[in-house]
Amino acid sequence: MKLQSYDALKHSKYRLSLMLFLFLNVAVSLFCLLPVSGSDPSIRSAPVLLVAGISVALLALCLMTPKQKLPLLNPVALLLGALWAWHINHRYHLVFYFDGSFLIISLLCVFFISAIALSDYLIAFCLHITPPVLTVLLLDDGKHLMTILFTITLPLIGFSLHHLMRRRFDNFTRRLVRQLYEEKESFSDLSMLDPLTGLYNRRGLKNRLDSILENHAGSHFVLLLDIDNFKAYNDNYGHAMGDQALARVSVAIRDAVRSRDVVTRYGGEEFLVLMTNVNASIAMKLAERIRQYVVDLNIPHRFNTQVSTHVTISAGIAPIFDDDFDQAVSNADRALYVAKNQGRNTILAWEDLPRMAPASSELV
Ligand SMILES: Nc1nc2c(ncn2[C@@H]2O[C@H](COP(=O)(O)OP(=O)(O)OP(=O)(O)O)[C@@H](O)[C@H]2O)c(=O)[nH]1
Repeated sequence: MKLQSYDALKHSKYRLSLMLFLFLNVAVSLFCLLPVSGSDPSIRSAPVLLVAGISVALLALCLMTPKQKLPLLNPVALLLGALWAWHINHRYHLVFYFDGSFLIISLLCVFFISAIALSDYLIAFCLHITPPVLTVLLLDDGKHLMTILFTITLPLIGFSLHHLMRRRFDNFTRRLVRQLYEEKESFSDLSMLDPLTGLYNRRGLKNRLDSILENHAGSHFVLLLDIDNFKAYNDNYGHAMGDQALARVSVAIRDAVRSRDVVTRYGGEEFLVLMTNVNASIAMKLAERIRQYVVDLNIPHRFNTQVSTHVTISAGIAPIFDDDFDQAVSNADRALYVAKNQGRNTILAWEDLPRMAPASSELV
């Protein structure tokens, strides 16, 4: 799950809470509008009609325009709370009640709505219940103070604790989602890099290649490089020294090319450089610079017979035609094959090959 989808989830929860809150206000207000046996219909109070009307209108708005910005829960809660307070005050003065039961029942109705719909939104919860609570306390004039306080305090404490726990849980989930997402990103990055050299591996190259061929019209070149007589180096100096030589050659290649060129460890001791937006002569100059940088490393290699006393590389270079990368690699491989045959420590361009160059790409 991404952070955005977690936020979308929270938004949809907010939307559902708002709609449930409006629905409960409609239901309770309709209940209050029901004619009680023997009561005068004129006591149907205007605020209840307003609660029903506003709630139905907002509910319809939410249902009909799901993509629109939602009305804010807090102002809506305060408005409807104030209307409920008005209703309680209005009705209290119209009907004579012997005890405080009307006030308590009215409070419970308001708490019922808030408790069910606003349990995760403490501020909206408080804004909704505050006007009715203050009205009831004023109307009661202290006669049932303890009962009213008990009715108010218990749910308030409960909801405050629930809200605190919920917030902690939400923050924890958010942190967890972010952490998982970051780890996924870094694993994905790591899976594209070769651990020994830090260069791109084939997967990383494929990833870069797709975006390069998509976004950069222009001429691109493939340069395929191979360390000369590396088997002899390994056999005589040991595999660990071989690894060190590979890492140093990688750095030399990286240093020799431009930052926009993609350097890849293509195989064991084989490297591929994807040169972007470059012409043939600059591509050749960059390849020559790589060859020279590797020679300048001065890594002793007494078994690089007939070539040098140091580690050297050979390379083949070929342009990419019609975005056909595989064909360019195959052409560069043929040029590399010929370069090896011509004595190694050499760079050859595919275009300079005799047209009848051997098709086999097996290195000598
Ligand atoms: N140390 C080390 N050696 C490797 C690694 N990957 C491949 N090699 C070695 O690279 C050598 C490649 O040898 P060959 O393919 O015979 O080619 P070569 O000896 O370089 O000869 P030419 O390419 O013809 O110049 C093998 O001995 C592999 O074991 C690696 O990660 N570390």
